[in-house]
Formats: sequence, C-alpha cells, structure tokens
Amino acid sequence: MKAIKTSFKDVYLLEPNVFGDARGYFMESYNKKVFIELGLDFDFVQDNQSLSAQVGVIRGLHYQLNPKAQTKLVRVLQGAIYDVVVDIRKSSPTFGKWQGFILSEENKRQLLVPKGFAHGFCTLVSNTVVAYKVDEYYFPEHDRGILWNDPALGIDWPTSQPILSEKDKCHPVLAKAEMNFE
Ligand SMILES: Cc1cn([C@H]2C[C@H](O)[C@@H](COP(=O)(O)OP(=O)(O)O[C@H]3O[C@H](C)C(=O)[C@H](O)[C@H]3O)O2)c(=O)[nH]c1=O
Repeated sequence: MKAIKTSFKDVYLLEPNVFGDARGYFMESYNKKVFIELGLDFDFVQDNQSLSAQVGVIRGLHYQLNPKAQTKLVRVLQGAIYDVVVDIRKSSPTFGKWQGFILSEENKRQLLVPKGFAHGFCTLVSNTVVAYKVDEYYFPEHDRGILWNDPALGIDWPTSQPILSEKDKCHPVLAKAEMNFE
C-alpha cells in the first residue's frame, strides 16, 4: 500500500499492491499493520456500502460533529466517483478549501478522510458501489451537512444538475453550518 500526499496534511490517497494473474487479481484492501506503518492508526468499527444507480448522484457533503466525528476510509468496489473533501477545521490554514479525487474500480485507489473534513462524492458511472470504513458509529443526532454547491466552496463537480436526496438539497452553506472542529 502506497500513501500519496494530498493538498491536506492528514488526507491520504492510498494505492494498494495489486497481484494480477491469468485468473484476475488479488489485493489486500485493508491491513491494520500496514496502516500503522504508514502512520494511519485507526480503529474502524463500522463498514458502510452504498449503491448509486445513476451517473451524477451526489451524496454529501457530510460529517458528524465532535465527539462523534468520523475518520473514513473510502473505496469504490464498482464504477467510479469524484470524491471530495472540504477542510472544516476553523483554525486550519486551509479552512474551507477542498480537493477532489477520482476513485474507481479500475484504479482501486482509496481515500483516507480524517475527522474535521466534510466528505461527499459524485458518481461518474451508473451502478457505482462505494464501500467505506469509519472509526465512529453512526449517530444521526450528530450528522450534519454542507450544501454541495455552496458558491463559497466552488467545488468543480462533474455535474451541475445532480441527483440528490431530499436531505442533501437542504444543507446550509459553510458559513451557516454547525461545526465544532478546532
Ligand atoms: C451514514 C449512515 C446512514 N444510515 C441510514 C440513514 C438513512 O436512513 C439511510 C441513508 O443515509 P444517508 O442518506 O445519510 O446516506 P448517504 O447520503 O449515502 O450518506 C453517506 O454518504 C456520504 C458520502 C458520507 O460521507 C457519509 O458517510 C454518509 O452520510 O441510511 C445508517 O443506518 N448508518 C449510517 O452510517
């Protein structure tokens, strides 16, 4: 597993070692010892999986408030996504900054999203399946969101007319969002 640095100190793009042969391939999608060697020591407690049937589905931008904030390890089992993180740590020099990454069944890349970041993705292919580990359980009462197309963020999503859940249509913009990250 290779860790690729990103614009943010604590956000990592991870590339697994893939062993291909005539049958197909094998890879370790997660190995705690390898992660600890990379300085990524998390105790994941929950695995999530979502299917988005159409191209242009945006899920996000989501986060859980402290003390139930989540670190997420995101990967694509089928299809492809444009995966976006936004720094929402109020004292961070990169507060309000974002970066997008393409994660796909093809590139097998994974994204490590630390606490203090909002996370969302847009599907690039129909029937995209995303799987991700989190190191805190789901607490709906701590679940918050930021509006996907907040002009102050200026995220260059692959679509301007996404398919959204009713919840994701109504999040506040960053300036009005409830956040408690230092
Ligand atoms: C996140 C979550 C949701 N749920 C239930 C709550 C709803 O009844 C249903 C769909 O939830 P939601 O619409 O929030 O799912 P997504 O829009 O895919 O949200 C996720 O997608 C973005 C990209 C994220 O980063 C978050 O991890 C997560 O919020 O699953 C659970 O039971 N457990 C959970 O951990």
